[in-house]
Amino acid sequence: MKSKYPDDSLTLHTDLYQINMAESYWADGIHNRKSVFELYFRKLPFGNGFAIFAGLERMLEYLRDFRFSESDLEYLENDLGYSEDFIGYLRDLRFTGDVYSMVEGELVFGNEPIVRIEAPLVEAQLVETALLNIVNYQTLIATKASRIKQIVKDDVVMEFGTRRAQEMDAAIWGTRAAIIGGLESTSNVRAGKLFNLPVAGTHAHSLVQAYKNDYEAFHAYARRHKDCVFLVDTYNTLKSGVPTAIKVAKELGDKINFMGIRLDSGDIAFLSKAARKMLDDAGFPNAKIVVSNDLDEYTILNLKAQNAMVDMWGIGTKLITGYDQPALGAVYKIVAIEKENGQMEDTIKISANAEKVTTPGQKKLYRIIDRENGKAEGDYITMFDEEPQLEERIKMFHPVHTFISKFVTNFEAKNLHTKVVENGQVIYESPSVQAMREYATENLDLLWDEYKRSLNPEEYPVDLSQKCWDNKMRNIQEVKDMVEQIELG
Ligand SMILES: Nc1ncnc2c1ncn2[C@@H]1O[C@H](COP(=O)(O)OP(=O)(O)OP(=O)(O)O)[C@@H](O)[C@H]1O
Ligand SMILES: O=P(O)(O)OC[C@H]1O[C@H](OP(=O)(O)OP(=O)(O)O)[C@H](O)[C@@H]1O
Ligand SMILES: O=C(O)c1cccnc1
Repeated sequence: MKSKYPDDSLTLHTDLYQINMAESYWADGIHNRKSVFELYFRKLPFGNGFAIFAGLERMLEYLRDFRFSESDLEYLENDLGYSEDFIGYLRDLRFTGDVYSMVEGELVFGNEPIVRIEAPLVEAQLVETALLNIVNYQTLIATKASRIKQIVKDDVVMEFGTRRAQEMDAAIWGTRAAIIGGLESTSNVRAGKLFNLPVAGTHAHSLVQAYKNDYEAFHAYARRHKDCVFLVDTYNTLKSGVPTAIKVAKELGDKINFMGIRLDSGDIAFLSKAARKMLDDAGFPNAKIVVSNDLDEYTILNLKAQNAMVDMWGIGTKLITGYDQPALGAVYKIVAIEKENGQMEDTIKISANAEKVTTPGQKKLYRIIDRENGKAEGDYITMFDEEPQLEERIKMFHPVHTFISKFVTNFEAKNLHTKVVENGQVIYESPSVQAMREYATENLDLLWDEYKRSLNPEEYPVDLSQKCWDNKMRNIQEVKDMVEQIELG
């Protein structure tokens, strides 16, 4: 049954517990305490050595439009039973905080803050779920796309996944992320319209089936379309599809731009080599071979090892669904909160697993780049008042295995956070998706090949400054002392 309420805002795109916590903060009068939250993931997806951040533009739209609609409020009051007072409070609630974020296309690694939110507690709390939802999916898909692009190198990759995506939103935002990650085009026309993405495509088996044979179908397509890529595997690739594509291309000559053929089944290595020879022998050395069929970086690598003669790859299911790792696992943690006296105080979450202990305090994030070779030495998390770019030499050490350390000199410290929202106003204008894609591609030059290989890459250093580490240790000790006091009664 259709809801009695219109779907007119994204503000309830949150978990119930956020609203329950918001109510407690409000009832206790601590809702406007300034708080600092960080959004980050711990483990890189797909066993990759880096991730590509995507999701900022949608996050900004969401924060800009953050407000409970009248129908949201009616639902909360009438169906979920929140009090009239609290509903009255929510009615005027807007996002008024500051946001610092990486830009889309930035290289990102585990345990470093991608986004920092500084906002009244209630606001920072209520936006958690949506921000995670956006960043987790888009960053995952941008990373998968980049991983695929690392394998295909200069071959063209088209995103074909809409039909297999987890619903419409995922297709739209996923394909945008895939372009940021390095793909050349998408078959999704709405995404093309919304984000000004290059759209591309061939035709389906249904065209050939509808016309009953390859010849009629290819001619029918060519009558209305100058650029032609014929799908050749409907009946028999080498006996019918490829020879017919060649025949039609010869018959039509300059009337069409015979761009090539698409293979969508069978042994791609064998068929692509055979088709390449047929096309070359027929005088079409520039005709491209496009392939699709459940491809991912592993199959592509294997096909390349078999010297498959492929120029363009169409990738659907395994990219858009994040097939081999369907979730990124980014989290959103509070790292500081204003005390009653107005001073900021660190907060920490302890875990038996050292890697899961949060790093408290208001912090900054730098990429340390060697001025001599232009390569990234690692990322460096500092306390808010540190300026590593003014230092001559910094010590970088592993945040858990601290004996792994190095001194770095002659470096550039690039601040990875841009202020994108100030007092609730979006002050950042997103560049075009194409520009984000170029930025992501350029960024990869910062990395040594060891971090970019698809199998067992080296771990890129994400280190804490000494001050940040000391602060974390002090916070851990304070919690230990507190627990000890409780134990002692
Ligand atoms: N030479 C090859 N080496 C490794 N994998 C290949 C090779 N050729 C094709 N593949 C991959 O093997 C899988 C074969 O899929 P499948 O078993 O569905 O066969 P198919 O030929 O596609 O049949 P269908 O007509 O049902 O699509 C696909 O993921 C495809 O990308
Ligand atoms: O294999 P993917 O990576 O997911 O790429 C998308 C797939 O979608 C189409 O197949 P589908 O069977 O849906 O349609 P068709 O009848 O045109 O082959 C296309 O031919 C690809 O095989
Ligand atoms: O254009 C294509 O060839 C295409 C588009 C979507 C899915 N599969 C193929």
